[in-house]
Amino acid sequence: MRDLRPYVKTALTIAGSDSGGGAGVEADLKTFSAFGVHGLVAVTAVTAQNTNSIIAVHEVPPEVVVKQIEAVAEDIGVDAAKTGMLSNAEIVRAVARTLKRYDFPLVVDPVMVSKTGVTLLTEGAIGVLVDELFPRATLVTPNRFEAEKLSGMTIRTLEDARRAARAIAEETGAEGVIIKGGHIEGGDAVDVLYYQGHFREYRAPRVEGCTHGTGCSFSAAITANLAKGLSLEEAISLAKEFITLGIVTGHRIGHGHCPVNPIAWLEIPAEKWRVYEALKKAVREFERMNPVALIPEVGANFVYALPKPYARDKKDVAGVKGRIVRYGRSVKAVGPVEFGASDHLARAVLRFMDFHPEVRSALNLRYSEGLVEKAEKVGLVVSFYDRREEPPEVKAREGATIPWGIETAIRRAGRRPDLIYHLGDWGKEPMAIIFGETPQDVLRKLSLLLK
Ligand SMILES: Cc1ncc(COP(=O)(O)OP(=O)(O)O)c(N)n1
Ligand SMILES: Cc1nc(C(=O)O)sc1CCOP(=O)(O)O
Repeated sequence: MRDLRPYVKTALTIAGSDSGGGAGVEADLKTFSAFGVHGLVAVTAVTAQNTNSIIAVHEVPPEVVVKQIEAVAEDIGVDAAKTGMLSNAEIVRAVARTLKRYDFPLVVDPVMVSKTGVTLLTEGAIGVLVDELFPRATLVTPNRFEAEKLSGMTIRTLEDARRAARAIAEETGAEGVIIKGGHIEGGDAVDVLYYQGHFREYRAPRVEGCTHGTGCSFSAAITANLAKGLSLEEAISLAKEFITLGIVTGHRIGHGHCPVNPIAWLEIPAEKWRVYEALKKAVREFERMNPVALIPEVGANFVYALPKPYARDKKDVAGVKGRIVRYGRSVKAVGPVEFGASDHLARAVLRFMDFHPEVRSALNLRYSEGLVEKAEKVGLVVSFYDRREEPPEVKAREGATIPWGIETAIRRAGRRPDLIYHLGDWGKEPMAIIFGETPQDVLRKLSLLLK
């Protein structure tokens, strides 16, 4: 018989399906994958849902929910499980009865109402959840409103959250209770954990972004890390970091509450590696091309940004540390390729991406009339900006000139430019920048200029 268990951990979600892919089992499975855990599913209800509303709910018969749990537990095995939308008292009762037969860690997300205001657990089922499932729970993860309902207390401050977390744990027999701070006022979003008689706080900056499915993804991240054998406190720490990133990088889709992005956790490091490797290769190729006459006095840089929505500031753009310079008769990168190594070109490419997100790479060259003429002759789209036209309020803002210039040049061209130049200013060298989708695309345009 195959024995994969030592190599891959498994996590089970017992929850509803969200056709919009933002919450429920869809969010849970993405989260499990993001942490390298194999996801298992017992669907409790099918919802016709989007970012605006829940249009219809079809509940799965309790015995079919139980069969799903048994099917995976008995063949594949479960290292940790979570519950989400349980919909009605019969499903809660059946799930609680079944889970008592297994001893894996269990995270209970007491989902009651969706962000769009639709009931996801009947009023009558709340008592059953508390009496029959909470005593089996390693952790219960209510938000402020769910915790108010469960404890009968009003929660406004962290002190209120501490009192409520302790009361819920002591009255229900749950081993741990974490009250999420998303809806509790304050500069930071602070989650309050009560576990085995102790309190702990988890703090992260309150960020703007996409929040549909945050409760589901947060509890799934804790579950995945419990499946991997982390302690509860380590699992929550990672889940907090993960969910903050997921909110900031959420995809702005739909017209209502946009969904959190669980895959950012996996995708950002993967994209960073791709960007780093591609740029390193292109910088070596640029050195081999050796265009000594095109290196500006201040040096050249060659940059490549992460894709949107991950490219937000200069630390998301790779460049050459110390730039690329003329060294005798050759062109040499001074330092290695690093994220955050460019300032000017990073700002240029980030602004360019606001208009053309697919254009993620740039290289600056010494400006000359000849270079611009050649670019036009070989069919590149050329545009420019004039630093003397820069509005005083832009000039007064540190770092605003280049983004303003790039925007001005793109608007002037009326289409996607391949090369943007400016003629300099007092103490500022004239410059030409080639833009492309990838560093190879930039080198292709450069080779047209070198022909
Ligand atoms: C099927 C399903 N399960 C859970 C929810 C709740 O999602 P949401 O309303 O975004 O709230 P949090 O997951 O962030 O607590 C749902 N809408 N659908
Ligand atoms: C100094 C400078 N000015 C440029 C301009 O376009 O005006 S490009 C450039 C060189 C690259 O700088 P970095 O290493 O900060 O990206």
